Amino acid sequence: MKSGFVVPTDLDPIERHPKAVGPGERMRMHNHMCYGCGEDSPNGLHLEIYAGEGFTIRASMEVEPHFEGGPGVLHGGILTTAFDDVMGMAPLLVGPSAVTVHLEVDFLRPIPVGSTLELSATLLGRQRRKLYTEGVAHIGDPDQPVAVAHAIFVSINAREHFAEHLDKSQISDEYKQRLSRP
Ligand SMILES: CCCCCCCC/C=C\CCCCCCCC(=O)SCCNC(=O)CCNC(=O)[C@H](O)C(C)(C)COP(=O)(O)OP(=O)(O)OC[C@H]1O[C@@H](n2cnc3c(N)ncnc32)[C@H](O)[C@@H]1OP(=O)(O)O
Repeated sequence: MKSGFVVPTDLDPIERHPKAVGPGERMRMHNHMCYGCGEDSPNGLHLEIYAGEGFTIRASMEVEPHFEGGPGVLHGGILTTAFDDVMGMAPLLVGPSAVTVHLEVDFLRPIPVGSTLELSATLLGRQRRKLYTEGVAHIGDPDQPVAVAHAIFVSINAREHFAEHLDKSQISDEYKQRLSRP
């Protein structure tokens, strides 16, 4: 597939976390106000994201008219957002919360408004805190991808990482309550 991203050849092997969501089950929402997958995000993409076999994740997305970028086709930034969210779930299969440090997308074909976009992500391996993922999108024929993405996520301690920003969340009270629990 057309991509200049170089996946390191010396990635460490990974193991599914014993408490990871099972294949076919819906991934737990990390934040119900998330623009990508939060069910309460007022203008979000409302992606429903599922664990697949092995180290894979999948989701479908209807390409709504208001996602238009070029005439009649999906905006590239919306596709990138969807990849970020779907690929961002992959690290959870092996355990840690992780945030995006690098994301690149190869746009292979225009994606018409009205199509159903099938997104998948695979966790390829890790190198210290870095988790390497690959994403693929198609609109019917899995052998004809419309876009390919590569991303690096870095594992974090979520409590510490988000601590100073929680009061800006739309649900800051809920987070403050969660943080006050031991
Ligand atoms: C009570 C609270 C509960 C909350 C619960 C919610 C948990 C939810 C968690 C997860 C949800 C999953 C779903 C998410 C979906 C959407 C994902 C997003 O959109 S995330 C938003 C955008 N991303 C950011 O805002 C990151 C901003 N960046 C940072 O904050 C820092 O860079 C951070 C903390 C990630 C790393 O900084 P350092 O100082 O800890 O570590 P250093 O040493 O710089 O990096 C570690 C390794 O990563 C490499 N690295 C860093 N940046 C890189 C880059 N741009 N490209 C390549 N490698 C990079 C470095 O070279 C290093 O690698 P070497 O081990 O030394 O080889």
